[in-house]
Amino acid sequence: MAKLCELCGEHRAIIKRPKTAQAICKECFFFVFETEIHQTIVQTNLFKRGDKIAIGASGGKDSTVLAYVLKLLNERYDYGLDLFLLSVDEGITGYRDDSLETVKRNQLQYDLPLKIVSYEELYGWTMDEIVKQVGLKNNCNVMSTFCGVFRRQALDRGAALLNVDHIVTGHNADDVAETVLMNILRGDISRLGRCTAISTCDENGGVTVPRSKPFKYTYEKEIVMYAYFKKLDYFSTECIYSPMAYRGFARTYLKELEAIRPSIILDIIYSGEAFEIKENVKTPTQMICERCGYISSNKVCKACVLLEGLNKGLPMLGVGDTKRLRKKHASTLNK
Ligand SMILES: Nc1ncnc2c1ncn2[C@@H]1O[C@H](COP(=O)(O)OP(=O)(O)OP(=O)(O)O)[C@@H](O)[C@H]1O
Repeated sequence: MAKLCELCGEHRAIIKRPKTAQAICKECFFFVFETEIHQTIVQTNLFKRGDKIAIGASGGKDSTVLAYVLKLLNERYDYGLDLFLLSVDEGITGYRDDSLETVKRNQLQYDLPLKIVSYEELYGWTMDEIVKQVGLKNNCNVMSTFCGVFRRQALDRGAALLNVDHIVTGHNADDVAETVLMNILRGDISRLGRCTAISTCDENGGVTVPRSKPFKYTYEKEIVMYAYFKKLDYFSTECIYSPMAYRGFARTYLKELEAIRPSIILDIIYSGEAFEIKENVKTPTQMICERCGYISSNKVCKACVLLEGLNKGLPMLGVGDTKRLRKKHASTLNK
């Protein structure tokens, strides 16, 4: 006889929930998935009524589910939020151009306004041109530095153009647990102290808007399941420039642990939250970049250093251990 749902006891159980191992029906899965995200939003006071929220939309599964669920919860619980889709076009042929087509369809499917900002218009360089300049052999860390630093700032700039109060991204529980592991493994205590926060904001009253992860406690496997059962339209190809060497190891390790003990993802996040960072641990002082006016932990922000390196034919400037390189090229940079 078919097993009945452990939650409603009425319908046939067709899903084994990755987070709890419960056998449940599709409708109960939708309900618990959505309700847990609603509880995270309410318990952390993530938004205020009337807030303008930009959803960082890449067209991938996480941000597509985020846009769908936030719209649904906003209507179901009357949050009173004004939602927008915000996409960054890094200029990656055969990847971002295709995923942006998905976002454009999502814009119509969910009836949400969309703003696209591009590396080309903001920095004068597409990611394809940066790769050509840097050389693919310098791949993973170099590419993730350019991609990560420019994308972060591009989202801030897009948010400023839209005049929004808040940016949300599709970072999920697996991403947070991986980051906790990575920070422990490389002894980055200051980042360890910050990486489990659901929201990061600029305490100095600078130009960046708060950025949050409503999926902080949502398992990646459940996001994929939700997208699948809801038949959501998303783009599933991996970025051609993203080997993610170090994070990749943490991800594989975490997946192996999860196979033995599914609660490991939440356990790592809870451990991360419980760490108390000693007062004498050096944390970066936030200031405003003297060139572009965006938030920085140095006088000149990383995006400006990277950009200057590119424009001066020194693309490795600002990547990895930069102190030595920056010193070496200080005279060039100051010209
Ligand atoms: N090009 C982009 N434009 C806007 N937001 C982005 C972009 N790339 C990433 N983001 C935001 O950052 C989050 C994490 O991005 P990451 O590159 O780790 O992709 P991911 O985990 O595969 O997420 P997704 O499935 O949404 O692509 C995304 O969920 C999205 O909210």
